Amino acid sequence: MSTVPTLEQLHALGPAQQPSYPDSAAVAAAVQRLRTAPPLVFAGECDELKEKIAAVTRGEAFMLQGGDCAETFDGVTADNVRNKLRVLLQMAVVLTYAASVPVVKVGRIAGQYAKPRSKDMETRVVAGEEVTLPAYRGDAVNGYEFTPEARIPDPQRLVDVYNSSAATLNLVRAFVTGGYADLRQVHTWNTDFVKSSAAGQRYEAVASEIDRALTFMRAIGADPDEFHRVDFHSSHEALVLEYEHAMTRIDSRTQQPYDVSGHFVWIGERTRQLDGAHVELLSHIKNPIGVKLGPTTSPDDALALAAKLNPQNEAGRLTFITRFGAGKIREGLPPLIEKVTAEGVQVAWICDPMHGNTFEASSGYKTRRFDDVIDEVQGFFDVHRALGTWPGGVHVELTGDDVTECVGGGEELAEIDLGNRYESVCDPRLNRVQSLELSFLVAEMLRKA
Ligand SMILES: O=C[C@H](O)[C@H](O)COP(=O)(O)O
Ligand SMILES: C=C(OP(=O)(O)O)C(=O)O
Ligand SMILES: [Mn+2]
Repeated sequence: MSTVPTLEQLHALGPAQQPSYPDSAAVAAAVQRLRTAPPLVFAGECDELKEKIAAVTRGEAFMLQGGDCAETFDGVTADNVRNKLRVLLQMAVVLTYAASVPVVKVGRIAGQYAKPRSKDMETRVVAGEEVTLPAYRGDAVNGYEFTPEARIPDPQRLVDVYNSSAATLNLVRAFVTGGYADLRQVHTWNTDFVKSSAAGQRYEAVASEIDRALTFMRAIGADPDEFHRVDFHSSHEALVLEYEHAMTRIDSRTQQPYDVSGHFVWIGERTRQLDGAHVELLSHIKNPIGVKLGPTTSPDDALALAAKLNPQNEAGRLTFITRFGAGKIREGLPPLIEKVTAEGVQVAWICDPMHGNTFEASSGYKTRRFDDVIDEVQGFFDVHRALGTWPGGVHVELTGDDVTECVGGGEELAEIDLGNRYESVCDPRLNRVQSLELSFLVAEMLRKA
């Protein structure tokens, strides 16, 4: 059995990006509460996802991972969760149908509440005065409101993360098994403002073709279970050690540790130090895991991470989520893939075309250009095609609503529009139309791959 280090041992490694809690007794109480809370996901479900990601690793499936940059407690409403699920289902249908490839569906959902930040402090001008406060680190840590009280890290929030994740996952499970994700609903997912967009109309055509195919299948007596429900999985960045450690449990079937806070957890670009606490903790759990790899990653870094995180070289265990930026991927990615492939390392390669393409608009909003996002995905496909390897998936920040956070796309959102409906508390997300557009463009790339 793999022995999970204690929280104290992890903290001794000097983990990056952790909250500085003022009250250690309150931290201990929250951790104790979490340790006795029921699992959010089952180890067996994590194993099933690992099998699916193994198919991605072998080039037989494509992974679609998406959701908010940062979920919020206020965002745990039926409408919000349904809208995110709906756009992911629409995207998955487009990808599956247009490219005839199985799509592994993973939400950045039901646990994505903690944020690493590039600066510890945030300065704003309030009533003509510059005010500096601790940065917002996600609802898991402190409040978004720009007041000294709200920005104090509160460990009770970790229990709130658990409860919010449980409520979200409960609804997601009901939606995906209870009829909402039935393929006969393909038309009903295409509602309101999206339906009238160019991407929505294109989607409508795909949906009609699927309808005809389903009618045909039923006519010949085929109506398999797969038409009526989908497999959908939760994921988040494993960032706050107190939370992830408290949610790590020994599976009664296998006597192995699993982090039961989500099916898939990943290590962020800022916490992937080889001898760091996050790599250490995740090296002990048996879930399928990911690591974000930015442009400073050397091929040897990638190999060392794979050796530590997947010593058995098991397909499906490890996903590298690259986030180079549109301008860097074509040069930066090939050396990584070449070395990892030459060493026979089993890994699924996924493209995060968001985090290397963030910039600040003149209005001060963080944003991304839709064209940069597409260009990075195109670069990812081009590199894999040139090397004969499989572009395994995309990892995107998106929402099911009509927000104005990323510029460009078919609706030609301009920087001046950003203030109309900018709702993200961290990074800019693709809105529903932009997400659907992305899925059509990726489906085309996938068809060619
Ligand atoms: O998703 C996360 C952000 O990219 C990360 O929190 C950094 O954002 P920041 O540069 O605004 O801190
Ligand atoms: C912080 C994130 O990404 P990265 O670690 O790649 O910067 C994120 O996925 O929201
Ligand atoms: Mn983000």
